Amino acid sequence: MTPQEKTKVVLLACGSFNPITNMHLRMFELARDHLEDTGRYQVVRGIISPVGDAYKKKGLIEACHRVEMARLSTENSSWITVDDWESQQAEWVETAKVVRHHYTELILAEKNHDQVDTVKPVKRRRLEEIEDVCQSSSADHNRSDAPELKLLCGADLVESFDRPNLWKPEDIVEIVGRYGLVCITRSNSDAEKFIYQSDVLHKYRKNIHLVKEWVTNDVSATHIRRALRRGQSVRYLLPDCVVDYIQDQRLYSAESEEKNTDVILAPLQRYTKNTD
Ligand SMILES: Nc1ncnc2c1ncn2[C@@H]1O[C@H](COP(=O)(O)OP(=O)(O)OP(=O)(O)O)[C@@H](O)[C@H]1O
Ligand SMILES: NC(=O)c1ccc[n+]([C@@H]2O[C@H](COP(=O)(O)O)[C@@H](O)[C@H]2O)c1
Ligand SMILES: [Zn+2]
Repeated sequence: MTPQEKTKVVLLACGSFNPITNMHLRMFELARDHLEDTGRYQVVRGIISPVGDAYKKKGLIEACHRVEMARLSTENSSWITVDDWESQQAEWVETAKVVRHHYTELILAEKNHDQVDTVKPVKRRRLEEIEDVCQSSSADHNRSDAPELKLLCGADLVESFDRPNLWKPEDIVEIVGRYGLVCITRSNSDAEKFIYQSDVLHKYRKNIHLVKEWVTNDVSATHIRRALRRGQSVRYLLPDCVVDYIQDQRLYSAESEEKNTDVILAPLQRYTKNTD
């Protein structure tokens, strides 16, 4: 297959990134190697999209800090970028909507002959122009010259598809059936079994790329926040520039971990039926 014949892929990772860790960045490298090893894909760009404050997860610090840490840690990457559109929305945005938003941006960039494989964020579009593209994007999705957009995540995110009132079934169908998923294995998760046991994931299994991480790395943002609260070192678990930023801004304390303690996570609030 010549490089021109390969399908261009953009990877989108959604999450709290509270804070971003080396493993979040590794996910992109692992996914790119895996897709390009098939000989069918050329991964042209990675996008990190930190969730907005309205997600209301316990211990979630302000989006401006989470976005800035992600920006600092990708400064030296030639292909991974950070996008703050999701984090700037007043309400929490469903992941399917975030995927749709970025796909629309890619199609618009394509139409305007912008380079998708640059680290420069795509220019903000006029609302009407975006809505226009939304109407016609199902046809566009099959165009061979348009890049594909795939959601990049860890196995725990896929396993959360099963949690009552967390995901709308039609959103899962849209994300997996229409766009596709690249899932990195994670300790304590059995993604392969989960996909086998789920009728919808099994149906769209050809759109799911499961990437086995042999050098398992159990680092999590929860672990990092805990270590920081205890005054322990987190160096080498996240980029030095992020460690420095956390110190300079005095982020992550016992107090910040209490944020949203008595608040229900936004998707649960939105989807739990009121039985009163
Ligand atoms: N060690 C890891 N291995 C595989 N995937 C990971 C790992 N850490 C995070 N991810 C994935 O990165 C994405 C963003 O995750 P998130 O921001 O929740 O990070 P986290 O480290 O799990 O944080 P927290 O502990 O706060 O839940 C998710 O898709 C998650 O599955
Ligand atoms: N229904 C949905 O679209 C839905 C539900 C739960 C989490 N999510 C997203 O998954 C990510 C999960 O991040 P955390 O693992 O940090 O909670 C966030 O980006 C969040 O917006 C989406
Ligand atoms: Zn997590």
